Amino acid sequence: MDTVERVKRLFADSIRSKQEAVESLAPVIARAARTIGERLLAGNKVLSCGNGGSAGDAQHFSSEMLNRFERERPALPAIALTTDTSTLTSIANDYHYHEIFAKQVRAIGQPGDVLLAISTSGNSANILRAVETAHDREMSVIALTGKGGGSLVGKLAGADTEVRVPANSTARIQEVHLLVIHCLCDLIDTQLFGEENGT
Ligand SMILES: O=C(CO)[C@@H](O)[C@H](O)[C@H](O)[C@H](O)COP(=O)(O)O
Ligand SMILES: [Zn+2]
Repeated sequence: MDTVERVKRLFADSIRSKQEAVESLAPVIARAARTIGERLLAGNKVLSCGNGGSAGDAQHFSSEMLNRFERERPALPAIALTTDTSTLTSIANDYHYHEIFAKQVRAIGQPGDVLLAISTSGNSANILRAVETAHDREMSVIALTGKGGGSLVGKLAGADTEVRVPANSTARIQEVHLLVIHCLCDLIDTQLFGEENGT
């Protein structure tokens, strides 16, 4: 297959993964956004974490909350746990890589806060530990997963929401996760600040 055909196939695969996800994910995304919106209105915040591309997704979400998404509105409280290399390297060096997010959740998380945990496999140990710690801190969890949800499924509690992309390719799951994040931002802005003119 030549490179142009290969690109076309990747586009087609990405479009298909979104089409295959929309019906099952739409109500779950709506529930997740409602949870985050309610917690923000109550004065809580969102902590986000993930590895690799999902670390980028965690930061993408927090920057759209802290700064803005598509409209002018007040800044919203969110912290990505993936950005402070001094903290990340010292926790990994002194304790274990598994603890890099959990230790931050324990320090910063307050009852009623939300953890946005992003893992395409649902099997990354540092994400599993972050979820356990969020529960210890009486936080709820929004989990973005794929591939059957992995071990994360067994860690979730009743107040949590799992947005599981029905796909097996890490890249395709990440592409849907980014759309999920933009849906969350749109729904949170609408819940907190109303419909925008013309939307
Ligand atoms: O972006 C990609 C692959 O598209 C990679 O960096 C990927 O995020 C890394 O391999 C992660 O460590 C995968 O972790 P997870 O999604 O299984 O929790
Ligand atoms: Zn990637």
